[in-house]
Amino acid sequence: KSLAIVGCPFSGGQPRAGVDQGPIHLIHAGLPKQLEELGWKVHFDGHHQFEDVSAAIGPDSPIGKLKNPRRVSKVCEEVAKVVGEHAKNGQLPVTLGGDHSLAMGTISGTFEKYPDACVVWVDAHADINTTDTTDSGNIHGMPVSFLLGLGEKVEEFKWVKPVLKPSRLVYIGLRDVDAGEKRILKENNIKAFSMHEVDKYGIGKVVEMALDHVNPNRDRPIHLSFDVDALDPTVAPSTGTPVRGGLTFREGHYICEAIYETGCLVALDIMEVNPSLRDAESVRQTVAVGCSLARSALGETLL
Ligand SMILES: N[C@](CCCC[B-](O)(O)O)(CCN1CCC(O)CC1)C(=O)O
Ligand SMILES: [Mn+2]
Ligand SMILES: [Mn+2]
Ligand SMILES: [Mn+2]
Repeated sequence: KSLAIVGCPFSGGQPRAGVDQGPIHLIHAGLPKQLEELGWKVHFDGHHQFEDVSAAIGPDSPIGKLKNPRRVSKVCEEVAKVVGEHAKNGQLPVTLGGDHSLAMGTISGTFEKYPDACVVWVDAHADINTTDTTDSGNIHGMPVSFLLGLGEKVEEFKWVKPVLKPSRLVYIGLRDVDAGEKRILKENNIKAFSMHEVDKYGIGKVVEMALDHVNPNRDRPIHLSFDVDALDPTVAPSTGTPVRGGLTFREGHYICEAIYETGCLVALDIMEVNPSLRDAESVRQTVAVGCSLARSALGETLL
């Protein structure tokens, strides 16, 4: 079994400097070796991992409210190619962010090889704002709407195909959803297990219900997109949009372990680690959690 680490040093989907340094911190914490020790053949071609593919873009004035639109689009299109290529080569893409706008690219890439895949989106946020509903214009709050083909088309993003269907998407960990996003979730009948459901049913039942919804026979490829801000800020402090009342360390890891156990995982994103936020100990802790979530999703067990 082989995997490819795709480092994406990108911060254009949101305003806080530093999240582009997420990949290098996860790598320097030893993630590639840790994954090899789990028995994976690790493909990690440093060359295109850390050059900032968006550097070549000229001035990038807003389009409507959207910030850095050309940069985000270009980088995500590149990521889609790289992830799609690795998936086609039989290498499970492990994308390290970088902000969550990158998931526009990773999920597009996954669906090139696995058109019948489903997406488990672990996040405090729904990331489903459209050009109309976004209040911040930060595109890391929007990737899901593009992947579903919702809202007005934006010329710069015409490469994004509506590969994702509402019935193939499920959320775990939501607790900061904008009014417009709540409307979109309802209108599209999108299944979401917020922190309220996690409290009510426990994480074991929530993951079972989430998978029953998108993958009832456990025979569909799963793309797990994990935003570390799904975890409580005491667990993953160094992230751009922390929200109190999040998943415990164990709840986060349980999701990853349970998804690995299905044998259906085909792609993983570990997003929004920002090593320039908070003190050194918080950074170390957040990076360590990012690495351990990845290990759990890729076969590390407690016994
Ligand atoms: N929904 C937000 C946050 C997106 C977070 C993206 B991530 O990838 O980290 O999940 C928040 C919008 N708005 C910010 C100000 C608040 O007062 C109200 C919510 C947005 O900017 O669209
Ligand atoms: Mn490569
Ligand atoms: Mn997110
Ligand atoms: Mn988030």
